[in-house]
Amino acid sequence: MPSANNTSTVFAAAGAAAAGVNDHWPAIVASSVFIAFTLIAQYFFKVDPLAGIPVVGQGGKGSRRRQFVKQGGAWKLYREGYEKFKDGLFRITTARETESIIVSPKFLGELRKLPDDVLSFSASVTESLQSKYTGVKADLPHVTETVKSSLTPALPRLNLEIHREVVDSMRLELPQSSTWTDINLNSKLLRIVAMASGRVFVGPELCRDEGYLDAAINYTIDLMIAVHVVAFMPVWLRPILGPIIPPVRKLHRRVKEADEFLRPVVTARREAEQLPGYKKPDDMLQWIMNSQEKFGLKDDKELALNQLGISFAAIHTTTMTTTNSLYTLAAMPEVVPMLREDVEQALAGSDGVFTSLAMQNMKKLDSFLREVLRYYPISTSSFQRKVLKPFTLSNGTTIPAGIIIEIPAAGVSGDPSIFPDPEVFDALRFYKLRQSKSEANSGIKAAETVANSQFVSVSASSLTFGYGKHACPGRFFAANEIKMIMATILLHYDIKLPDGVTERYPNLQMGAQSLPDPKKLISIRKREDAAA
Ligand code: HEM
Repeated sequence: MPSANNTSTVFAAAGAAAAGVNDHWPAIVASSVFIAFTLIAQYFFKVDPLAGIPVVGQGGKGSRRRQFVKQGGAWKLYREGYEKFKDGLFRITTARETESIIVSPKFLGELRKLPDDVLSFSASVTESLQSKYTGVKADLPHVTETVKSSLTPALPRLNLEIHREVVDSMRLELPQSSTWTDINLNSKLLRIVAMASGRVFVGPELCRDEGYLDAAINYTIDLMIAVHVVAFMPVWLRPILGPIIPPVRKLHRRVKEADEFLRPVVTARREAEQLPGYKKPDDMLQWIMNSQEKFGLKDDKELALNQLGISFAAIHTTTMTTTNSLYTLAAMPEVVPMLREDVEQALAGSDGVFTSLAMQNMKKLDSFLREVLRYYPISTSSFQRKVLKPFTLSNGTTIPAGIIIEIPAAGVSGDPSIFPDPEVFDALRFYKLRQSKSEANSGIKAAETVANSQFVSVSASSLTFGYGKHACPGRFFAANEIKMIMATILLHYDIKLPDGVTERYPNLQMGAQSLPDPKKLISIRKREDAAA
């Protein structure tokens, strides 16, 4: 409450101010008019920093956004942009608030050198996941570091365990009868991939636990639902409703549940550490526990968040790629004998054991899988980064802060000047490239061609796994897991399209993504001459 003294001071000050205004009102009016005019002029005459970059799509922003979100619309826009401006830049209005500039891959060399405070991977993911409202932390640098420094180097010693889990989970999930049975392949693969990945992510105690499997498979789906619901809200309503809508609250429950199933395992491991001769498990959960202090993860709840983060990055991406591959294989029975022989030959050199070398030697299978990535790109764009500070490209174009840049990955995959006859699915395209180039060239050039033509390749023409320092660190693990599943199918099962289906199932295009139709059936039977 103001005192009487204070009150009179306030009145005195107000009186003085009023007298001042009376004295100076012409000047005040003049400067107000000037400020208003400047603001209006700035609005109408301001130089749009993106003005020089052509726009793809018809009409204003709202209409272009509608073209983007309608079925197949985004793919059409990116294709049109690539055909017209493939060596330069073009603009697209996506479902996000921020405008996207699509940049030719020829600039990748210079883009990759820009630091994270100029071109940010995590700011782009944060925006895509609506993290402000969903509360999902997009930036989990210790997951990336652990995949790079612990998981990938561990693959040669873990392959045996992973393969065992692949075979066991396939026995559990797939029909074991020698008569043809129709199955929903995608849902089976989700569980197989979650179990085999779980063997490495959370260890043998949990990898077949239904609570873990539910989280590993469905957290991603719940997150995508929450992101979509938020994206459809008016921007002003998001801060008010975003954090409390049921799909977002479900995500919080998921974290709590993951914490509940992980904690007993974490506690048991900590207690066991006190016992003499205890050998720590060799899995992601343990590697992160070992580095908890270094990473500053004080609360064990962070372990749950990390597990959900890695499931998000790994399970659906690997499953979609395997489903794409098996839908293709089922529609191309003519390539089966050749791939089967490739797998048998590679395994003959390792007494049937799935060593890293044996999987590297499955070169025709690798080529088939690489062609699946090219022919069925899971996203029309790659290398999405948010621009935090303006920078200038070598062609003189300045890219302003606050927008997203992307590389047109699907345009590249379908470009006849890069891949001759791109409309043909050629299972041996990359195998032939590796063979012919390594015969024609020698030394560094041959090594480069071999490195650019593999499933795990990352280059200006291989963009499935991104590019630069944030390129997917999990691709080596994914490659091994997918090869193990494909090889096991080739050796121990027959697959085909169900009776009456004559063509490979078309993929579904949703926004910038393309996914194998998860509802489709595939016929499968156990091979009589093979014992898994
Ligand atoms: C076929 C399966 C997969 C595909 C297609 C895929 C694709 C991608 C892509 C496109 C990116 C962004 C790269 C960029 O923008 O430059 C990425 C990042 C990432 N991926 Fe994968 N991924 C797959 C499997 C996996 C697996 C199995 C793991 C874990 C074991 C994993 C862990 C990660 C992580 C941690 C990042 C973030 C990298 C960073 O923070 O720098 N991914 N992935």
